[in-house]
Amino acid sequence: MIRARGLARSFTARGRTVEAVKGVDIDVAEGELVGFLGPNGAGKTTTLRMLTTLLRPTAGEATVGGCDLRTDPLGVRRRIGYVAQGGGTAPECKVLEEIELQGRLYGLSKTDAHRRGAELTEQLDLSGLDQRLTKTLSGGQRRRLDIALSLIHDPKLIFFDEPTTGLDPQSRANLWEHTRRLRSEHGATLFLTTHYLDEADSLCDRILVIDNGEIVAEGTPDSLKSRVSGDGVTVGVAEDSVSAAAEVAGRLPGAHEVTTVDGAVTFRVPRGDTAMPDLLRALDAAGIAMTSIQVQRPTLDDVFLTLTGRSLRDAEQGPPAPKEAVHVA
Ligand SMILES: Nc1ncnc2c1ncn2[C@@H]1O[C@H](COP(=O)(O)OP(=O)(O)OP(=O)(O)O)[C@@H](O)[C@H]1O
Repeated sequence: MIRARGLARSFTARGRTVEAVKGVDIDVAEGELVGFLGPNGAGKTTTLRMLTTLLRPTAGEATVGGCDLRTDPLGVRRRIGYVAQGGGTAPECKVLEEIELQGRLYGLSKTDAHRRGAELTEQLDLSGLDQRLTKTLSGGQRRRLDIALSLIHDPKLIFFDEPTTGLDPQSRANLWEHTRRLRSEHGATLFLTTHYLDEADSLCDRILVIDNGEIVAEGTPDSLKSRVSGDGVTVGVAEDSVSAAAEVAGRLPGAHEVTTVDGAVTFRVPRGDTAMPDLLRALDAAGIAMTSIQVQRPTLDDVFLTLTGRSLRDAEQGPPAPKEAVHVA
């Protein structure tokens, strides 16, 4: 469904060039639900805008839905749905009107646009809201309307840019369910960007991790997590026993990455559960009283940390680089 090779895009603003995307290769097969995960400013939206023909690549090539991005952008547009980050609904328009208008823009007759509007409002749980002004919808409802608009021409490949940003946990879970259904009930292929680790983990079959305009890892959530060497263990002890506890932990078979933080020792071992009895015995023998213990399976954040030396959460804290619109294709 998607095949991109060396896709790159740079922006030049006031004599300064930003290489937003530095030559990425992307393959997405029919029926896959693929996540594009990375911190703010990593290059996710720029990649998505190139794949959806909204931005001309500075280098590289791609076919999307079987059509060449450069030579047949119209073919690409006919075959894809795109749910942009900010959405695109007119505030003073009614829900059903908005969907029907979209249908007319895609060349449907008035009757077909009406029929399709009714289908989509039902599919996306918007039926009772079809006469409401879009500005009165909640964040989750507006997101579902954005999805309805992107589905008007029944595309088999759908791009989502940060589908659940700004939504409360319940609306996020609801949107994940709708996203899954697009695949299970309509056979759609989905490509979504996200900076939420849990979203990528629970929703996607496969994840591409992007950082600084480059894909740094790719695989199923489980295969990515298996790259992190072992489980994380955090042992709480009294302040004055921290360094002694760190020595004890460091002597466990396979223990590595031993660090100390206020009143706790953290380290990794190949299997947290089997290391526990040894650790408890060794602490006891050294006369160290333990106040708490936690074992954590690797998370996607650990994967990002292993790959880039930064936590995705920390990477999120920094302000994104300013966006200055220049030389947009
Ligand atoms: N029109 C533009 N002009 C100049 N720089 C831009 C432009 N669009 C994006 N950039 C820069 O390109 C880089 C990648 O931005 P992009 O929006 O693709 O990141 P992102 O991963 O989607 O981030 P976010 O999660 O915040 O949307 C950033 O440094 C950004 O400031």
